[in-house]
Amino acid sequence: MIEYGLLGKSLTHSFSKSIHSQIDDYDYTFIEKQEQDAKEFIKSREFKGINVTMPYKKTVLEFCDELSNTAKKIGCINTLINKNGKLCGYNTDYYGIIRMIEKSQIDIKDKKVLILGSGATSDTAREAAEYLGASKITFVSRKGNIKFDDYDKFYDSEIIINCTPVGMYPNNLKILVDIEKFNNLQGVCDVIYNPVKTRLLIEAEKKGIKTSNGLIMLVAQAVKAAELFTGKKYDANIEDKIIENLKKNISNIVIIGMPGSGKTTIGKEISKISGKKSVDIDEIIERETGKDISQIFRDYGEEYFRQKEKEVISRIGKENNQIISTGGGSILDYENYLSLKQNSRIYYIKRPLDKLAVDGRPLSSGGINVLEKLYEQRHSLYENFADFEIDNDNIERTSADIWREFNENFGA
Ligand SMILES: Nc1ncnc2c1ncn2[C@@H]1O[C@H](COP(=O)(O)OP(=O)(O)OP(=O)(O)O)[C@@H](O)[C@H]1O
Ligand SMILES: O=C(O)C1=C[C@@H](O)[C@@H](O)[C@H](O)C1
Ligand SMILES: [Mg+2]
Repeated sequence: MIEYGLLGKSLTHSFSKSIHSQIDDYDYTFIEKQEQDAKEFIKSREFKGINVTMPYKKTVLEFCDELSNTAKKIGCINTLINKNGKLCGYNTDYYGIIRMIEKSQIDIKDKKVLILGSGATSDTAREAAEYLGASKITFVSRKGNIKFDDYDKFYDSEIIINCTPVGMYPNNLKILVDIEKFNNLQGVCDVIYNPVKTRLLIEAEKKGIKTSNGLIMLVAQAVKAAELFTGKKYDANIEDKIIENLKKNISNIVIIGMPGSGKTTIGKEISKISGKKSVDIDEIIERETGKDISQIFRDYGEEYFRQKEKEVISRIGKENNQIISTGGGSILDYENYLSLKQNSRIYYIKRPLDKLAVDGRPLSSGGINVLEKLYEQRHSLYENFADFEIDNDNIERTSADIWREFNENFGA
């Protein structure tokens, strides 16, 4: 008999095991099953309580002996409790979505809300938006009445809630709408939690719009589910603690800066103090091409190098819990910004031009004048990319300061 767990078709992406282990001391198992086996498992009642995720949140309804009012109204469940053989269904995602909106201080009252998608989570978001007093709720989706192609009729929307998996790992950086077109936008929520920030959120944030990702929702629905599992009431700040822990663990530290300013050296040093894995974009390019950076520039030219750099940054930026040292020119491409920003806090390290290392660096050779020109072209790009700027006057001290700053801000 399983104590507690999560039932779904594919669970490799889920953080639920880690979250539940931080809430209380019970066994929480991943139960990955195809549809027929999932139904058999529920009929067997061989569990005390489970969460249910995609694509079974509606499938499970027919096996419930009782539904909470919210679950009944929304028409899907994510928590199933076995009360002496009787299966009772609840929807704690509803509570999670409300927490996500409230914690990000997005005010939905009397606002026009656009919900992307028409699955179980969209139904839950609709109920939450109604509860919070939205004046108008519109769904756009692939299958519903209003298709994505027609979303231009809703450019006056004030709040967007993405309930589709578009932009979720491994299809990072995909986006359904053009944020620029919405002139009255005040808040954007995305139920996706991997990456930490989807392109939708990065672009909204850049415009100064309030945003929230799906981590808050995920943790809040888990705490509510745990209360149903154990009958206990958990401390109000448990959500914040778990969110902080998760964010610190999954977030990367990205280091940008002029060629030869110490990015690789500092990346390796922070890796030592943090336990996060160190990766260096230039080293990966060298390994994969079998040539060093100056050979690549000489044999194939800068354009080839930039293309390869973009490809490596796109691949590495999707992953978690790393220290990523970049090459000095990574900031020349906006797509690199999106790839790096989605899971990371970005640090711009600065070092006086006359102290920059130049050996083996094709764009830095030619003396101080060349470096000055390069700096003129790039320094505002470094500043635009960066979440934090720091002088590198001492490798150990700079590394320790970056690690401290990262922890104070909980990562990405
Ligand atoms: N604060 C510092 N004091 C003294 N030497 C330093 C300092 N920071 C970096 N260095 C030295 O500068 C050299 C260049 O460092 P590193 O290779 O880490 O730079 P980088 O920014 O990764 O360069 P690139 O842009 O080519 O990738 C190394 O020899 C490193 O030891
Ligand atoms: O990805 C996950 O781990 C989950 C996602 C949501 O469906 C939740 O409703 C579920 O409880 C857990
Ligand atoms: Mg380097």
